[in-house]
Amino acid sequence: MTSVDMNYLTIALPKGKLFKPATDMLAQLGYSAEDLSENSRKLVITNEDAKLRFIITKTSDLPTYVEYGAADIGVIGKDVLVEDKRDVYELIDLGFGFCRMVVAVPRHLQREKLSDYAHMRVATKYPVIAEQFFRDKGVQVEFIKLNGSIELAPMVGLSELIVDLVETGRTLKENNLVEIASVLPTTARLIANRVSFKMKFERIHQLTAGLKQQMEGRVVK
Ligand SMILES: Nc1ncnc2c1ncn2[C@@H]1O[C@H](COP(=O)(O)OP(=O)(O)OP(=O)(O)O)[C@@H](O)[C@H]1O
Ligand SMILES: O=P(O)(O)OC[C@H]1O[C@H](OP(=O)(O)OP(=O)(O)O)[C@H](O)[C@@H]1O
Repeated sequence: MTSVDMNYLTIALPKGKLFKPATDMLAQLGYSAEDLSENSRKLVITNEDAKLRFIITKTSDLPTYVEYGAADIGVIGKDVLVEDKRDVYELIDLGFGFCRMVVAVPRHLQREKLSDYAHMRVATKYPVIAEQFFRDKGVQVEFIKLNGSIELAPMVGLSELIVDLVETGRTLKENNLVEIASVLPTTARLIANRVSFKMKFERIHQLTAGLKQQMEGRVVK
């Protein structure tokens, strides 16, 4: 376990879709730093005056940094938290990054009920969540782990089904896929390292209180 540095509050932010809304929300409360932008290639950004440090991680790795205490807190999608099952505290739902995890299939393969898909292949970036879903439904399928562009798999015969995130529905539509079941709704969450949460309670509490008030429409500086 990495030791907790009491001098700084270290915030982990994921590259990608959650970066901008997360930094915007934090900046409104004064949690920002020079060079903290989507265009920067810096991975550790420090604000000495505010005793703040930001670290920029790959999305799927973020809970690992928080679990080991390399970051005190972090912003990450619920989907990643459920998939990765890291030992961290989930503090608040930040109310952005909303999308849904669904099961989808090419229109021409659509069947009446989920059990009609037994023994077919499911491509997904989320094998843990997908397995749990099909196990709960009592439908035996085979899983193929992919890392992106999941919608491609059924179009080229790699799998019949996919489990993936949907936001606007545009990717499903443009690839002739239809949603057949809903797996999990997801939004961005604030998470904390268990030791940091106790040792830096005041700082973390101040931030979470500010974020909650911001979400209620009352910005506190
Ligand atoms: N349209 C969307 N598609 C996927 N994820 C979304 C979408 N909208 C919001 N999210 C949320 O944003 C998170 C990050 O998504 P993003 O696509 O940036 O990362 P990623 O593709 O998992 O990362 P990487 O590109 O490093 O593999 C997701 O885990 C999810 O919680
Ligand atoms: O419903 P929509 O608004 O079309 O968004 C959903 C798409 O966005 C995500 O992909 P992303 O852009 O993150 O690329 P990836 O598949 O390579 O992860 C997700 O995996 C879907 O493919």
